Amino acid sequence: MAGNFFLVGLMGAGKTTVGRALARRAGKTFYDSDHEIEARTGVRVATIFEIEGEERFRDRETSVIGDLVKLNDIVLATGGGAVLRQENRQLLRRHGTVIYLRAPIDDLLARTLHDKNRPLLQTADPRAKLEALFNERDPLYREVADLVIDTSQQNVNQLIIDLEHALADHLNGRAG
Ligand SMILES: Nc1ncnc2c1ncn2[C@@H]1O[C@H](COP(=O)(O)OP(=O)(O)O)[C@@H](O)[C@H]1O
Ligand SMILES: O=C(O)C1=C[C@@H](OP(=O)(O)O)[C@@H](O)[C@H](O)C1
Ligand SMILES: [Mg+2]
Repeated sequence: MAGNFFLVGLMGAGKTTVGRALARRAGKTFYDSDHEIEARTGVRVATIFEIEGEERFRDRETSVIGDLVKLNDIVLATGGGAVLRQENRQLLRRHGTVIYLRAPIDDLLARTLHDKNRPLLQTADPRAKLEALFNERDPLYREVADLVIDTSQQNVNQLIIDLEHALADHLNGRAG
């Protein structure tokens, strides 16, 4: 399948995990915007939030996304907040096929509970935070996405197969 694939969705949706597996099967190069930011700065995402704050992290994220979308034949897992900036949404729409990975809050919570590198969820009530983020961002994920894929009740291997079929249908539809 030709072109770039960009994954969006909330924390715990599986963007990093699914993106890496999809890239391997599709013979594309995998990137993750958070990993790229960590490689460029030499520190973890949580440390950037702590020292510089969220807005400066968002500047770094836009810069990394702007560089990566220019590449060809990549799969890019974005961070959950990448869609907040219109500039990022335009970059993603222009340079590839955007896939929104969607899952119920319960699943997102279970998948992120023990990971300390998601600063936005280090609160007394991570469920309430995820619900608020869902309400704010679901319209933005939908706006930017070519495809919406439900990841609940799905193991990653089955998900990749379903995703490949959905992508092939989408790309064929567009070509025809
Ligand atoms: N479909 C899935 N079913 C069960 N667990 C999943 C699924 N997708 C991802 N995970 C697990 O959830 C956690 C968060 O996944 P990750 O890929 O880091 O999400 P994101 O990058 O969207 O925040 C990881 O431990 C991953 O193994
Ligand atoms: O939703 C967000 O605003 C964020 C999601 C994280 O990425 P994942 O969605 O891969 O966890 C990471 O970019 C940062 O902690 C902020
Ligand atoms: Mg990720």
